[in-house]
Amino acid sequence: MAPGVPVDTLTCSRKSPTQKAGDKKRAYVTFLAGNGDYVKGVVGLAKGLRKVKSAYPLVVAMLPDVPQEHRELLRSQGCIIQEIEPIYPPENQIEFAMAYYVINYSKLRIWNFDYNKMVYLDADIQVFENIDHLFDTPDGYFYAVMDCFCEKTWSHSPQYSVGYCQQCPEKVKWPAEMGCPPPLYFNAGMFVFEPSHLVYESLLQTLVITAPTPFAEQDFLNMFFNHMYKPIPLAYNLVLAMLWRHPENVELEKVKVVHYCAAGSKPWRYTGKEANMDREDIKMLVAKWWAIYNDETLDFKAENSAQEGETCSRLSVMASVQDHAISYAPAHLTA
Ligand SMILES: O=c1ccn([C@@H]2O[C@H](COP(=O)(O)OP(=O)(O)O)[C@@H](O)[C@H]2O)c(=O)[nH]1
Ligand SMILES: OC[C@H]1O[C@H](O[C@@H]2[C@@H](O)[C@H](O)[C@@H](O)[C@H](O)[C@@H]2O)[C@H](O)[C@@H](O)[C@H]1O
Ligand SMILES: [Mn+2]
Repeated sequence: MAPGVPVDTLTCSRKSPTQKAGDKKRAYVTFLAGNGDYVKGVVGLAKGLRKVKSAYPLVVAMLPDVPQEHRELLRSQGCIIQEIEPIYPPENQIEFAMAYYVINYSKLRIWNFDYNKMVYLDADIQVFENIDHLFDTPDGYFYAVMDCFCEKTWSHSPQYSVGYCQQCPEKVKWPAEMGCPPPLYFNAGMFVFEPSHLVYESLLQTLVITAPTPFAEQDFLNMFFNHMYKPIPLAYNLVLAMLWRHPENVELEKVKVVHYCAAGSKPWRYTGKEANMDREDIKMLVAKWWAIYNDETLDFKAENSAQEGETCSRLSVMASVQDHAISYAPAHLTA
């Protein structure tokens, strides 16, 4: 099993049903860019957090290119919209592992948010069990789950070329002639952090003098927070490739958070045709995502009619963004 914070330090504490005014300001936060289909991921995440009765709201760090109807849809699902400006890396010739990763540096804006503690979740993540206890972890650390280096997306890296992965450091040892093994490296799709204007300024100042690398802001965050990074169990961010790369490290029944980051695994685009996407566990996890997405009992219900008046009419909004794929799981998943 990969090293990490002993699980007993992440005990599940009973949280009050809602965050009280006096509470330290805590929230989940995700990131949304573009006018594409990631908005479905955010809707799914908002409904998933409601299903597990999280005590904290979901803030959406939103770039200007997100269309109005998507904003209204997310407000109607109880999300708190926080507008951000893009952040671009320094001029470079780098080839990112995925071309669109260039926009992911904009995630750094969340360090400037007015909260004491936040849990960041990618929009392609779903929370299947309450993880509010992560907000009670000791301050002063950056908590995240260790990533895996075995997918083709890592083919640019020395780890991949020698067949080394931190998930199984004994299987193929790091060659002594290549110096020290790489430091523990986290997946930046989920992390627990404390927003700070001071850290935010330092992040931006460091970014302008840091050459971009293939995993964009994920590489940058790993470098910047390396000194305070605390690995937490894989249950808090199952990077799907772990299912076929390191099945010995996965106890699927204990997984609380699933990260649909493997190629072809985004539930709202799922066809089952890409490599590994015809696995029974993948089909089950995608169907679980759709079950929450399609569950109307999980839609946000404003607490009183006054608020209801403010909430735009969901039906009209849904109609404006509705497309045929938005309202059902692919047939072969429901079989
Ligand atoms: O067109 C896009 C692409 C990405 N994202 C956001 O950026 C995050 C990181 O991208 P992605 O999850 O696709 O990266 P992966 O985890 O698959 O490498 C997504 O989860 C979204 O929150 C977005 O809003 N719109
Ligand atoms: O911008 C870089 C992105 O890098 C990460 O995704 C990768 C990483 O997990 C690889 O290890 C996998 O092989 C790959 O599939 C996956 O897409 C984060 O999930 C995402 O939020 C974002 O930071
Ligand atoms: Mn992701």
